[in-house]
Amino acid sequence: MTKKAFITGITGQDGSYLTELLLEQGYEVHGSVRRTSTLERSRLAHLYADPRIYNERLFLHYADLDDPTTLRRVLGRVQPQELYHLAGQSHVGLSFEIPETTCEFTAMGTLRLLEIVRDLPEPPRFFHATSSEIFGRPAHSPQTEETPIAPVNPYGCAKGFATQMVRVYRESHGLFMVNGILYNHESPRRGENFVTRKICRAAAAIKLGRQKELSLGDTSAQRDWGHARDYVRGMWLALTHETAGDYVFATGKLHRVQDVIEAAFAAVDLDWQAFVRFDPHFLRPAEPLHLVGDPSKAEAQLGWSATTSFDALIREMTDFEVRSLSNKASEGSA
Ligand SMILES: C[C@H]1O[C@H](OP(=O)(O)OP(=O)(O)OC[C@H]2O[C@@H](n3cnc4c(=O)[nH]c(N)nc43)[C@H](O)[C@@H]2O)[C@@H](O)[C@@H](O)C1=O
Repeated sequence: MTKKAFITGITGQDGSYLTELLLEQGYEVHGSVRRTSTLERSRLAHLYADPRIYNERLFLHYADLDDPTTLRRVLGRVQPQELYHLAGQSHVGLSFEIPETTCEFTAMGTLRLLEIVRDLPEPPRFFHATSSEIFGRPAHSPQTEETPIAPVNPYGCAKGFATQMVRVYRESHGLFMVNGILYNHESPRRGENFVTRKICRAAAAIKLGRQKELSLGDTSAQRDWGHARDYVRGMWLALTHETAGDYVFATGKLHRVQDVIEAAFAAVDLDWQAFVRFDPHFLRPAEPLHLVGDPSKAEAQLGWSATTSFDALIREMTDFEVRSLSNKASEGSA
């Protein structure tokens, strides 16, 4: 029998890579999408275009985390064996501006979904995409699945609540529930207001004469950056493992925002110093410290590892931007 998976946040970076992986593995894939005035589904466009896939093995449903009635109905109808919960307000800086929206979707939205799963006649296995941001100012580095939750921003608080709730539902209701504690993971499909994509895109645009300079906040900030494709493989490995638990998915290596700048500008043969400006608008009221993960448990139990180096990641992202901006220019002149 064909396995069915359901993905919240299917139109995002991780949702699109996960959809590809699950289709390759023979799944029927369902996802929830929000109604918006403009269709933001570009990351799935290549799958839409294939008549053997769209509405044959890939199905989209209008439903959202603030509408549990619809979610309940859709999940009851689809009856997936696996549910990957990736949706939520995921921008940390923005979470200081819209803390209520962030908690409504990221914290309460997750709880609503857990309640629906608990009531389903055959509850699916549940994967929650949580975040290194739950650790904020961590007691130790690198962090593990046992590191105490200590967030420093509204997004981290919302994720911390949802992470702990997933543990409660696993332990108290005996449901198969996994927290994937995901460190920063990037790709050419990353949203444009996250720092890696912003920098790689700017380096390419400056090279092509489309942009004059790049304004950034704290370039000394450090993160553990990996490739999104590796992290969605971890999600699937965790949910198909014989037992449920929490897993850190990380590279174990820290880099500075400054390292991203230098790698991206080097990839287009430009001297970054001529173009990068500081703008206090992009500073955050608080920065987490030393968020670097120890993926030993995922490596030992799931056979998972991060396969893409930092330099290869930034090179792939910058090359992609050069190609796509050049294609747009030639389309415009055709
Ligand atoms: C694991 C975690 O990963 C992501 O959250 P994030 O780490 O906040 O990602 P980011 O790319 O927005 O910032 C990285 C760093 O870069 C600094 N930075 C400097 N200048 C700019 C700047 O101009 N823009 C941005 N966005 N950041 C800047 C900024 O202050 C921060 O220190 C999300 O996926 C989140 O959902 C998640 O779970």
